[in-house]
Formats: sequence, structure tokens, C-alpha cells
Amino acid sequence: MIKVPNIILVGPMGAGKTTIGRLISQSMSKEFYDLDKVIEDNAGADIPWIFEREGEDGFRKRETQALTAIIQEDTGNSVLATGGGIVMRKENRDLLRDDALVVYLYASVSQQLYRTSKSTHRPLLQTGDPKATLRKLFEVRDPLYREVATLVIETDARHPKAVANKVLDAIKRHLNMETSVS
Ligand SMILES: Nc1ncnc2c1ncn2[C@@H]1O[C@H](COP(=O)(O)OP(=O)(O)OP(=O)(O)O)[C@@H](O)[C@H]1O
Ligand SMILES: O=C(O)C1=C[C@@H](O)[C@@H](O)[C@H](O)C1
Ligand SMILES: [Mg+2]
Repeated sequence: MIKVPNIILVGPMGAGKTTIGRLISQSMSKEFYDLDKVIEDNAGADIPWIFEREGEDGFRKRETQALTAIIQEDTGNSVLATGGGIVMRKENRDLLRDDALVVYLYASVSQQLYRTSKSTHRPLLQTGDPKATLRKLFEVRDPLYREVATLVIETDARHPKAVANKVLDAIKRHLNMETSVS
């Protein structure tokens, strides 16, 4: 039987990491963790509050602490949805690459904008021009998501269930390939 490793989802705000992560954890009977939610639970406060009181730097420290703790637990039986900025620190990228199958959920800037427009929960987008912010973040982060990713899945023209099925198929194909060459 093929051993399925931990699955970690990366990608920009609005890529669907939380939504798709939950769906695939159910299909794979794995535990689901959302790193933003873990950070909020640990802090006893929400993300806007953390950004306001501690700045982005304080949030990033909490993010690295939470990622380290989850990866150390390493049950081999989890799906982890990360936050959009997880790839900004090299130590996080090293942790991500360590022992998990990392899936980059790709979304164009216009889809990111559309999908994030209904929420005010993302402090980095509370600017006059969220589209310009998303574009700038994408330029910096897209190569970093690709650097850590085992698989890249395009999400633009797909409903969440179709994206989840695409991710599941790609994971199965990847694991089959790995076992047939080793
Ligand atoms: N493939 C999709 N098609 C249409 N809408 C989607 C799709 N995936 C997610 N959404 C919607 O987009 C919004 C943002 O999705 P979600 O919160 O899962 O993104 P995220 O990648 O976790 O973002 P963040 O990095 O901010 O945590 C939600 O309202 C969700 O229902
Ligand atoms: O892209 C980002 O830097 C962020 C994405 C969200 O998931 C949260 O982690 C937070 O709002 C920062
Ligand atoms: Mg999320």
C-alpha cells in the first residue's frame, strides 16, 4: 500500500486553500488544520487584531511558531492549509519542503481579487487598491510557491469541488509515479 504523506496547501489569498483543504481532508480521511485558525486559537485573538497590535512581523513570528509545532507533531495524517504569506520566510520554506507533499493552488490576480472582495478579515488587503497589492504580492510570491511545491493546480475556472477532485487525482498520480520508479 502507498503511504500518503502530509498534504500542505500553499498559494495566494483567495486561492482556496482553506476551502479545498477541508474538502480533500474529508475525502482522504485526514485531520484538517488551517494555520490561520491555529494562530488565532493560540493567540486568543483574530488576525486583524494581531496585525494591529503586533504588526506583520509579530504575525509572521506566530506563523512560524505554529508551522513548526504542526510539522513537529507530524502524524503523517494531516492536510494543512497555510496562509498566503507562509513562503515569505526561508525557514518556513525549508520546513514546508521537509517531508510533506506541497500543493500550490494557483489563482490569477483577478480571481484572487474577486474571491477576497467579500471579506475584511485580511489586513494586507485593507488598502485603497487591493488589486495592486495582490499583483505586487503575486510577483514576489509566485516563484516562492513554485519553489516549495510538489504539484501546481490551476483553480481559476473550477468550482471548489472540481478543484478538490483535481488535487486528489494529481496526488494519486504523483504517488503512483513515485512508487513505480523507486
Ligand atoms: N475554486 C473556487 N471557485 C470559486 N470560489 C472559490 C474557489 N475556491 C475558493 N473560493 C471562495 O473564495 C473565498 C476564499 O477562499 P479561501 O478562504 O478558501 O481562500 P484561502 O486560500 O484560504 O485564502 P487565505 O490565504 O486568505 O486564507 C471563499 O469565499 C471561497 O468560498
Ligand atoms: O497573504 C498573506 O500574507 C496573508 C494571508 C492570510 O491567509 C493570513 O495569513 C494573513 O492575512 C496574511
Ligand atoms: Mg485560508
